[in-house]
Amino acid sequence: MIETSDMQFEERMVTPREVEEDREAEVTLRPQTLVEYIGQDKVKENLAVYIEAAKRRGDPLDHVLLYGPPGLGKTTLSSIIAHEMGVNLRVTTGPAIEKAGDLAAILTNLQPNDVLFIDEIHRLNRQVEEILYPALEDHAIDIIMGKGPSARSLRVDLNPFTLVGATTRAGQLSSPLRDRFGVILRLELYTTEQLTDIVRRSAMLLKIPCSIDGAMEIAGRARGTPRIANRLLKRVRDFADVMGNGEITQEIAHMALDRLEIDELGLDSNDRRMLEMIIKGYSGGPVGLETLASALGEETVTLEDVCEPYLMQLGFLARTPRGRCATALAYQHLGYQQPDSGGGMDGQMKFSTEES
Ligand SMILES: Nc1ncnc2c1ncn2[C@@H]1O[C@H](COP(=O)(O)OP(=O)(O)OP(=O)(O)O)[C@@H](O)[C@H]1O
Ligand SMILES: [Mg+2]
Repeated sequence: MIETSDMQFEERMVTPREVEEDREAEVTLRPQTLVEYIGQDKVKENLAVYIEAAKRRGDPLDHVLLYGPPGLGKTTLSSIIAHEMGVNLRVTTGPAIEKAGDLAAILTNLQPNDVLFIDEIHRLNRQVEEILYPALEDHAIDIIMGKGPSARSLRVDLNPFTLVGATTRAGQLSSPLRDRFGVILRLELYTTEQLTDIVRRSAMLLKIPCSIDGAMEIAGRARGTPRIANRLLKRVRDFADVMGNGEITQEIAHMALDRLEIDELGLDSNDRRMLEMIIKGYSGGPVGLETLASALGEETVTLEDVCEPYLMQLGFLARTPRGRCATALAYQHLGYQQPDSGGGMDGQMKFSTEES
């Protein structure tokens, strides 16, 4: 039995962030072509055109910025881009590139039209980011040789390449960097139907017998996120093996997910704790993000990246200029009576995107 109630956000079953266990199946499950990539239709259609055009001209694809909540397929999409372009993929992350020289070494080793993927690109440091500007615009970098008055700058030409940057929030990128991306694509949370297809595809690849309603049951609780869907599939398989005949049916999936304390909407105890804090601690809000995070003993980024996108998609949480509010739907789902005046906001506020 897996205990989830006392876990911190990072260890929870439904974290959209990558955990060690996800990595093993990653190689098998990652789609390699745009056709295999399920959902995100607008993104796919546009990318297909840009890739085809670049290939016909023999040019690298324009620099691409992918943004959206974790676990939606940004890393996957970058490898698909490289695959479809027929070039190499070089993968790194913003925090891993510490010095300007580290990035220079990566850039000078790229072959013509290669794809360089920088995950968490909003976390690049200043000096490193500055090396990137001329690289993106002129395919060249300026290396400073020597120190003090005798220092001189040496321009080194690079092979043309495509930068694919990924970030959870495009707003955190400096504007000079953001302006250098020709293609900016936003990934959206997936629908239950799309996630059902993803679960069925993964089950097939992992050779797990899984009925359509079994897949739907898992998809409905996966918070719009393929990474979570794949993880739940593996956990539910354990229950199917031990308590059933190995096949994932709707009944087995339902029972297993209940045991994992993930409710019919995909909320776990941490989501409920956050909503309850707003409802009971702050009469439904508005409450500032910082205040809420410290009341819950969590980091603000965790609440913003991990909890809020899904709670907002469900229409349970509204962001207003004065802070977060629980909606009438949230009161209903958690079984609380909403106060008549003053308390939470109603469901129609759910599309507000203003920051607190
Ligand atoms: N459109 C899709 N179709 C099928 N499987 C998908 C799709 N998108 C993602 N996946 C699966 O979901 C998992 C997570 O995807 P990926 O690692 O690309 O997410 P990510 O957006 O890069 O996340 P992070 O922001 O945490 O880096 C992968 O195992 C991949 O196989
Ligand atoms: Mg990733």
